[in-house]
Amino acid sequence: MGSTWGNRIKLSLFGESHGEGIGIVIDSLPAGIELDMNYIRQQMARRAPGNSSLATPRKEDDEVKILSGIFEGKTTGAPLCGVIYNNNIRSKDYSILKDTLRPSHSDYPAKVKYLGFNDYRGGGHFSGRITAPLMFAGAIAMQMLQEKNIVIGSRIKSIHKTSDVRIDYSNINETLLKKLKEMAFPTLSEDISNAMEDEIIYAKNSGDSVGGVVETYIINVPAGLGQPFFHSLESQIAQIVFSIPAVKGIEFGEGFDIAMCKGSETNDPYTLENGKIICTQNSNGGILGGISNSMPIVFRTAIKPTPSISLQQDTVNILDMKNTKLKIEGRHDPCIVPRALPVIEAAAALVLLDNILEREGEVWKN
Ligand SMILES: Cc1cc2nc3c(=O)[nH]c(=O)nc-3n(C[C@H](O)[C@H](O)[C@H](O)COP(=O)(O)O)c2cc1C
Ligand SMILES: C=C(O[C@@H]1CC(C(=O)O)=C[C@@H](OP(=O)(O)O)[C@H]1O)C(=O)O
Repeated sequence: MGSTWGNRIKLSLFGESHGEGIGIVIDSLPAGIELDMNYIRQQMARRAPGNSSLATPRKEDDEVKILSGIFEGKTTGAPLCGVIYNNNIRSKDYSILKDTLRPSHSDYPAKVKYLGFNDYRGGGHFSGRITAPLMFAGAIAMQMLQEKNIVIGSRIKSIHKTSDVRIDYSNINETLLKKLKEMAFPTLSEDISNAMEDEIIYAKNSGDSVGGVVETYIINVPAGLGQPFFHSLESQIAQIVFSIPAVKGIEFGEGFDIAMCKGSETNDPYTLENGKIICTQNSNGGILGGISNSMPIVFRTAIKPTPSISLQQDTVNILDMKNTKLKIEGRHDPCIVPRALPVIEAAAALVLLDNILEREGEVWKN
């Protein structure tokens, strides 16, 4: 399993959900960065398990122990290694899953690919838990991007069949993004937020799960990040976002709906505003030709319903090679969306940081 990512900075994720711990090695982070641990903890708490009645009851503090790469409070430029110990493991929930395949989880393909040697407990290295160290790296990236005034925020666009109100993609501002970031369940409409939470609670009480869509906005991105052909900004963002477990789709700007429009409706007109070229609408979501055009980057991520549900499901016992029924017990998220939202922001921050470092070189200028 290769869990490395990046071009300028390089990340290497390690660990399993029910092993000793999980963590990350970050290579080529510029020297001299003072990590704001309060900010990083705050960001990681947005994702941490066990923090709400809408989430898995497995409570972990997700405190990162930094083993290397920091001296006298600042990055040294050497690989930065952060470890998060697993403190609340209940592996007995998984004894039935050793040979009985969970529909929609990684169990079957992982068993085939790794010849049954993979750690299946808690999903092992496939677990959503592995997004905790990604969140750590992303929080560092977000802290650095803030110095360049780049702000990332998201809202829950929909949960199951309940959708939030529409927003003008050309008019997203810092105040809105900061407000969304402070909300535990960020939506534009408070009434709709309550209805979405009800959807999750209803699914949970029925032994079921629901999915949804996260909409992410990035503002103050300079024009010129990303490059054709295979390193388009869209493909870079899509690649890392698709690496987050349970992600099933991503679309930029008007996304799939753009295919139903006419060019006259979706060509984003240019105009001059205080000597700066801007678009008066943003159907393309801030990226043209694979390169940022300084308009807000807008993308939506579809998250599937949590695979592990307690309703009875049809499956196969791979040891006996017999059809069987499965009722999963354990501590699962009835909906992954609220916990995946900050991870998507973290992933996008890493892409932007990587591109800025590529353009500006190794020395961090703010
Ligand atoms: C933050 C987060 C939490 C998750 N929580 C659960 C969970 O409690 N139970 C579960 O079955 N899957 C959960 N998942 C999803 C599985 O890890 C994922 O569906 C599985 O690894 C298979 O990968 P795939 O859905 O991308 O194909 C979670 C994912 C994330 C990102
Ligand atoms: C622990 C986390 O989420 C876990 C992600 C997960 C999965 O299958 O992805 C399954 C559950 O694991 P367990 O059965 O060990 O409680 C979640 O609790 C986390 O995100 O930090």
